[in-house]
Amino acid sequence: MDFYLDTAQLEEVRAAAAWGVLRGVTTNPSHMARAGVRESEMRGHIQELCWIADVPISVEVVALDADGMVAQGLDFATWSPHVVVKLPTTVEGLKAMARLSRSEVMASCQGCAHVTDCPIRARFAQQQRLTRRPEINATLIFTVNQALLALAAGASYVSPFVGRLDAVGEDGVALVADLAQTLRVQQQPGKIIAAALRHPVHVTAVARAGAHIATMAYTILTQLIEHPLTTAGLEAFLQDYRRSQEER
Ligand SMILES: O=C[C@H](O)COP(=O)(O)O
Repeated sequence: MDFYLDTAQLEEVRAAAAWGVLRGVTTNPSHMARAGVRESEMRGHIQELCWIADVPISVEVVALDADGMVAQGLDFATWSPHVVVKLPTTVEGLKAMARLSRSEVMASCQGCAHVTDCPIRARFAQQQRLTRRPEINATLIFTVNQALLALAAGASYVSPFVGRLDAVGEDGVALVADLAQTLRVQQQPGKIIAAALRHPVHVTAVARAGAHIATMAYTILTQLIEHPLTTAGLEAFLQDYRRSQEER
């Protein structure tokens, strides 16, 4: 399972990228608002995230109608080859997914401060993939049927919101398991991004359930690596080592 960060905070992405385990970032309008990013600053902010992490970055539209979503998605997709367009799983969202997934865009990286000497852009050019079909992350998924429709419309990723289902008395991990099993039976390509995770137990549970990706807050990622016995064990090893050096 791949680990993604669910944030728009540059420092959190920088810290997680340094661990060597970060495979993607998911943002949404709430994350952008919390990071203090205005609409006019979005492109620069997303390009900075791409530069820091060199991984796929989901960027969510705010339009509610298909025409508006397509226009925003086409714009986002030109910001970097790493941009994945995030669309809500509604009727208008499905229409936009179908249109966007069949369109072609130039990933020009226009306006990026790092456009010269950028490894992402160089790699992309080397692969002679100067035009591409935008990848789509279908968000706000709460049922298997919503996910199947999004995949049929052309989404590459589907994002079930685990913690939000738990919060209303349903079982978010069971949805992930059901969805993973359904995709296996149907031999349906598409990746499950388990989202809205609330704690480390969710992360283990969605991995067992078959999620391809878990996206989480930076605080949850840090919780995954910490254990008091690891800290105490390391301290004991170092004490023994120092003592053995003093005895010589
Ligand atoms: O946009 C996707 C997020 O994973 C939603 O998470 P949230 O419920 O913590 O806002």
